[in-house]
Amino acid sequence: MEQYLTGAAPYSIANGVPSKRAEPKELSVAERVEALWERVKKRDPHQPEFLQAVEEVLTTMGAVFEKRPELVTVMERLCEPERQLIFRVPWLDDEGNVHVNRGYRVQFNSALGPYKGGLRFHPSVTLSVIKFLGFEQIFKNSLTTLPLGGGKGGSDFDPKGKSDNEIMRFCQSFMTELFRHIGANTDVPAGDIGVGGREVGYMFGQYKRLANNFSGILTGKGFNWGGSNIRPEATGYGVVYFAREILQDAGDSLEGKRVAVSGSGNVAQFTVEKLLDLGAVPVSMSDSSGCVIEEDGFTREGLAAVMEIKNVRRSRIKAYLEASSTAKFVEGERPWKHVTVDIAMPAATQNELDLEDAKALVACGCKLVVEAANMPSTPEAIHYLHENDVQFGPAKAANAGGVAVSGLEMSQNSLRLQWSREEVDERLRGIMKNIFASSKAAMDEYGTHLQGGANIAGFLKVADSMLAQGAV
Ligand SMILES: NC(=O)C1=CN([C@@H]2O[C@H](COP(=O)(O)OP(=O)(O)OC[C@H]3O[C@@H](n4cnc5c(N)ncnc54)[C@H](OP(=O)(O)O)[C@@H]3O)[C@@H](O)[C@H]2O)C=CC1
Ligand SMILES: O=C(O)CCC(=O)C(=O)O
Repeated sequence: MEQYLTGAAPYSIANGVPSKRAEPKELSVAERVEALWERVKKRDPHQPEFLQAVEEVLTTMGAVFEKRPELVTVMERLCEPERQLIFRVPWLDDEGNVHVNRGYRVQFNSALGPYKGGLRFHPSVTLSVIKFLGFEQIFKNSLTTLPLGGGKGGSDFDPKGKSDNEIMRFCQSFMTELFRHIGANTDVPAGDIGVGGREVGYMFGQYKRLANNFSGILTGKGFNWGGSNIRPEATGYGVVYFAREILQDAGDSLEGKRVAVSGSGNVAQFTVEKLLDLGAVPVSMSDSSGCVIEEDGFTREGLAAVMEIKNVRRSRIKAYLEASSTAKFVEGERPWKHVTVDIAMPAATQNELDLEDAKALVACGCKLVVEAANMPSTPEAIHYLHENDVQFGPAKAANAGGVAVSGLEMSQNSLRLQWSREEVDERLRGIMKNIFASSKAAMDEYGTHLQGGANIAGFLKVADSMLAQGAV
């Protein structure tokens, strides 16, 4: 065990004089994990989102560390990104004024493949947010079974209210720095909040111009220039496929289930679309200004109206009231306290479902929460849901369909081929089924819940690969 003891080196320097230390006592596995956690906190005390993500994983790993204590030090390595890039992004607005934003790319872990993960453009972006997303991406990408490392990036740039030309100039400036750090076999970014097909296009164009190289350095590309069928739909579709696996395993189905969805961006839109395909009744959508409730469920026409408002007009969700005589808008609120549902699917952002929301969902009879966004539920909410026998589908597993189809886009780019919608969709369904199966197998083996099972299944593959590759 001595090689796994953590703590200070065998010699300390007091007043410049080396002195032999007392033999360190052998620590239990639990004490070593606690010490690891203390060091992670001490290293980055001002990164609350990142620490929340690490703590969530650590609290589910006890049985793994007891069985394989050598993995504690691997976990400590895994908590430290391989590389963190922070850079200046200057850009010109339409009036000729210069603005400066901060750009990030955290290349977290490359044990399984090139760094892979989206770019987020939102004013709330900090290094802590990018690190939490990058950390979660490692486990998620591992669960897909595709050869993908974990990374994430973005900027505190706010796309709201900006013209197309301003967005283009910002994206070009962002890529002017990022291009030297990415590559089809190095790091392959994609979209996330505030980054969709338009932004990926502007960044891809700038990369190509700078590098004189047409290759798969981004995913989420347009179909005509190397994109994959189903990538825009993949995260939302995958969430619903994952929910279906959970329900089928319990002898149930989505048919007729009332579902609360939050958000109205890419993930929310295609979550609602697939819910409609499978006979469920999506009753809410939202944005940062409030939520819309459709008591009898959104229709396909209603969803088309939301897509037009958010993707074409780039307006606020309240505008949906113009398209529906039955909808109710609740200003400044998330949907959870305003619905009676069987299932909740948070699809907007982190920590959007807290303890009070969880209580409201339990009180209304909700039996399943499937996380479509990244880390949307607070730890207190998750605990309460578990305590009250609500099934819980964790984000790392449930929303992995997006990055999975990104992985398939990379495969198609390598092959210089494009698969049909049906072929990609079938592979996506297979991957989601497999993620549920491997998470459930780990859950059963280690006596935990699905959240723990997903963390464990994702971690073991990365950890064994890191061990095999040495202390790098
Ligand atoms: N795109 C993808 O493939 C994947 C995305 N995810 C995760 O899914 C979630 C949604 O991403 P995506 O749909 O792509 O992003 P979009 O930018 O397309 O949509 C984001 C939605 O969330 C809302 N939102 C964002 N921030 C907040 C906030 N602070 N409070 C309330 N609402 C907010 C937005 O409202 P508003 O318009 O008012 O800003 C918008 O409705 C994120 O957590 C993302 O990390 C996970 C896996 C893959
Ligand atoms: O498709 C990708 O590479 C990234 C998707 C993503 O950002 C995520 O899974 O959170």
